[in-house]
Amino acid sequence: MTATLIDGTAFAATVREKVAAHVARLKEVQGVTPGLAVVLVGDDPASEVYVRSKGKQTVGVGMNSYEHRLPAETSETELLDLIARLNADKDVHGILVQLPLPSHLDESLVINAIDPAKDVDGFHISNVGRLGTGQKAMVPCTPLGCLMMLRDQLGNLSGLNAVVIGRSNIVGKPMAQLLLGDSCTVTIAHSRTKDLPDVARRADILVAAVGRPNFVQGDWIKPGATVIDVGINRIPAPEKGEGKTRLVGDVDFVAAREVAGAITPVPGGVGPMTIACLLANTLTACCRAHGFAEPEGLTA
Ligand SMILES: Nc1nc(=O)c2c([nH]1)NC[C@@H]1CN(c3ccc(C(=O)N[C@@H](CCC(=O)O)C(=O)O)cc3)C=[N+]21
Repeated sequence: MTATLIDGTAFAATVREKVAAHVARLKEVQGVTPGLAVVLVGDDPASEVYVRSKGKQTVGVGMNSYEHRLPAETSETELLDLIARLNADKDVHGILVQLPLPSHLDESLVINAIDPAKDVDGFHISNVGRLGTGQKAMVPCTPLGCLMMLRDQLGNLSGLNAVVIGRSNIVGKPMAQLLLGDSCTVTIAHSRTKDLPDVARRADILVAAVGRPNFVQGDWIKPGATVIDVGINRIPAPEKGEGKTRLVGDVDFVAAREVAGAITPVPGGVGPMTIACLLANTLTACCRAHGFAEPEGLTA
């Protein structure tokens, strides 16, 4: 059996359509336009690409996009001043500080300076705590996108065995919380997990977020399982020509698709959903700020 492909690019387009329709209504009925501020410190070329793509998609769904590009040598005080201004700005409903920050800046300090209501990444300590205690939170975009794809694919997740490989604050831990929220039996596995292939083989839902190319092998997968590949790894691709590269996930896709029931590809899986969920979160933040009804199907 060959697995169903979960088309993240197509799914992200439907999420953006929902967001755009809701934004159009907000503008017409309430006279409010959601706004997203993206802050990029330094000039990492990969970050440049994401920030440009986010800006374009933000405008594409009818929202306002505010980009702040600061030099790599920006001081912590300068960055905190900008965040304070964005926190106070009524036209800004979402704030994203692109990570990683240059090493002289304290990431937790900076993230926790964002107004939690505007923290569309869901990285603020208050949102982390809210998610963990089942209170209304801003939910990190990548896990939210994964949850949307899983619900779409499987319907009800209740009682399923979910194994998350990876324990990062931005993917593994919040993903586990969301799966628990949907009543899965959740295991968080990682590099020190004993008998990892056996643990993975118990999963009805397997989420791979380890950041190692082709780490998860085909024989780690339970036949029929749903596999979500969060990895985005750039590896050399000499077959495309000298010095060329290609993107691969954390899962050996060719082997896994022969075993899994459904699987996300890389590229075209989780990545596009991450940006779509950023737009969804910005809309949600705007609705909450104004006391408007929240968009349906776009939150956890
Ligand atoms: N505060 C913060 N929040 C983030 O959400 C955040 C961040 N910092 N720093 C960088 C990472 C990376 N990230 C991606 C988003 C979309 C794709 C994406 O759409 N990828 C395409 C491929 C793009 C390509 O071809 O390079 C895909 O998977 O199909 C990838 C990576 C968000 N990040």
